[in-house]
Amino acid sequence: MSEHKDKSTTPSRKERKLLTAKEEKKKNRGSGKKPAAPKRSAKPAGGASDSASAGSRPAQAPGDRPAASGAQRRLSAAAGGARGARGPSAGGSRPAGPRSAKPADAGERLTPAERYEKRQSERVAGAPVTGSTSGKPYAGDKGRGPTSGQPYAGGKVKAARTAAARSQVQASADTGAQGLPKPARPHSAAAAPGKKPYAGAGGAAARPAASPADAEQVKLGDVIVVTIKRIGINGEGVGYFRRKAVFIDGAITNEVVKAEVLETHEKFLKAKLVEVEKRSPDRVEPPCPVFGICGGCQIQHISYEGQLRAKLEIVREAFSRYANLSDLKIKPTLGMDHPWDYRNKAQLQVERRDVKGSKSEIVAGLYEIGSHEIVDISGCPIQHPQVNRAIDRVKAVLGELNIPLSKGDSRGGRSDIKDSGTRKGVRTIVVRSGFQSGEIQVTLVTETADLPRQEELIERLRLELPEMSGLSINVNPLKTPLIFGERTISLWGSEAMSDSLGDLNFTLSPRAFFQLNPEQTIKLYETVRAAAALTGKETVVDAYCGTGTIGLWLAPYAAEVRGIEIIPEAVADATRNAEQNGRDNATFFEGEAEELLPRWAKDGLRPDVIVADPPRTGLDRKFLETILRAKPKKFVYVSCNPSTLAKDCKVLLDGGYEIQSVQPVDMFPQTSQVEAVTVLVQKETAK
Ligand SMILES: C[S@@+](CC[C@H](N)C(=O)[O-])C[C@H]1O[C@@H](n2cnc3c(N)ncnc32)[C@H](O)[C@@H]1O
Repeated sequence: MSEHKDKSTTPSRKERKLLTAKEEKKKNRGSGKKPAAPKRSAKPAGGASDSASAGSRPAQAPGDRPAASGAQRRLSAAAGGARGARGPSAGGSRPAGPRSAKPADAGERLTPAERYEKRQSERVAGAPVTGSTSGKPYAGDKGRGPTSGQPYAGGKVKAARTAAARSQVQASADTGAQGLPKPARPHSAAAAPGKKPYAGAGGAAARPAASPADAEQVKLGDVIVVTIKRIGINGEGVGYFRRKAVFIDGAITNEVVKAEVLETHEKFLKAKLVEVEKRSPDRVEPPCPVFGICGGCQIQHISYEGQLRAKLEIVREAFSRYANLSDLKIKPTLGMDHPWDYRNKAQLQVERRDVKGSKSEIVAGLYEIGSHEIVDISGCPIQHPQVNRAIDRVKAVLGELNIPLSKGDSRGGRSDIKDSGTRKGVRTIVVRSGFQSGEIQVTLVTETADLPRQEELIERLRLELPEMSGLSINVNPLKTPLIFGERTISLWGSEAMSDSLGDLNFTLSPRAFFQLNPEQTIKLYETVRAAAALTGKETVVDAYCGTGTIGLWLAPYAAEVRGIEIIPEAVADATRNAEQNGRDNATFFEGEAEELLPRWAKDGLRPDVIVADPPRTGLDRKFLETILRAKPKKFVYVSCNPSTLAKDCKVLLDGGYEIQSVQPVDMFPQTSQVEAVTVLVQKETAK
């Protein structure tokens, strides 16, 4: 049962202070924006509801791309190996900027594939290996910053770009190298003009494998044979050479592979896949033409069944490593029937690019791994088609109206491209789609509030994108990895869009978090509900509540729900969402979970159940200590980072809790990310 609900537990005025729509409107009036049009009513699903949604994109570790010759790259890209280890990102948002230092070749006019190849050959030629050469332990498990990722790939990638990627697949098919997938569809020979058939990965595959007696004797460039034991948290194959861990992108559990050593560290080696000697039955051809270039999806080369098994193993490994629980029972990962087209949101960097002999064009995409160059991901196969279409329309309108962008041609294009590269310009296009409502929310992130030609922009976008329910500018003057700045100005339509999950309707401001994969979100929340096993008498805290979605899902089964969220607009949305769904036992508070929960506990609140769904960084120590002091009967931990999950659980296990169940849920198919719902209860003896 829950505790005292005396006045001292009532939130302070400051806590209650929400940035209401009214206040926001007032602020915006000052900035000269038009008042928002009346909110549209939700439309029927319109066929979009069968696809799911979202996933965060992993952050890339700087300079961690494997080295190899062009031929090696072709081979390994086809085998899914041309990617560096990447850490995941937080909250489903991909950082606005590249996470690695600008490479020396960034100014050259090369395609991503060419530039990648160049870097590879430089490394093989003995160029210093970038990235972690400090001998520090493998950083991939450390829960890197935010990321939202969208891999790419559909039909519209620029021909030259896709040709390069396709040629990788073609080259691998030409080699007959054992174990590599045959292309599922024919690749035109013209796609790779002048490319010779694969000739042994620059000699690496043909070279005899090195077999030094000791892992310490392994040198850069050595080719070693490794049996892959598991998939790592960044989607890489993990094996051992003379008992030293080896991380090999593109290798799959139980495969025996030849790999060329790229980095040697005290505790691990990084190596590049050059040949699969024994192939996994889970190996498939990655369908996306920019797989291995854009970096959004890490495990497209693994069958979906294989991905679900790999994700379970990632969770198991984390608990074993960080919580000393090697025989923890983990339920099979809950997957999707159609693990594509699922993301409901895209956040794409945008630039105006010079096209030889013609007008400039607008490119929107993700930063190529290890570079400042944007990879065009139009047609991305994990984005919902409605999102892809909306991005295309927005690009077309920006181009047609010659709206300035904050970035010129990242490949060092013409300086005479009008209006390119200005602070007044658009930096990022954010499109969110309501799978049930059919609405599209468009937000343009700019560095200053004075984006020119706003009236024309509104008019053209309304015409081109009739399903657009609201258009906003978000002003972010800072060069940080975060996409959004703190100020959002509504230019037209609703300040917040609506969508629904099950029978709940939600209002979503541009900056507010909403799960990216709606189909899987319902499974996730149902898992939480079943785990909480509420009887109607409990006080529940929904920490890190976003727009209140989990709390509102649980509210009909609880006596009281209190949500905590740091983003003011999300708290305002959550409050509105409680009202519009008639959940009058749910209240939402603005603040940091690690500040508010201890304060409430100090004031006497004793929640029966605490649910926490933090960003990838996991739970703050103060929050964990408060759980141990407040002693809820149940703690339901929804986590998108198995490493921080296991580390946080260890603190609770040491403090008198035990794990009742762990249910991985695949929110982000084709990526190495995995969500898990872990239920902790007080040990009998600790009660
Ligand atoms: C992974 S999202 C989960 C949101 C929500 N539970 C859902 O399912 O949509 C994490 C949320 O935590 C919020 N957040 C981040 N740091 C926080 C903190 N220190 N205290 C409270 N909320 C925080 C973010 O703004 C985001 O809305």
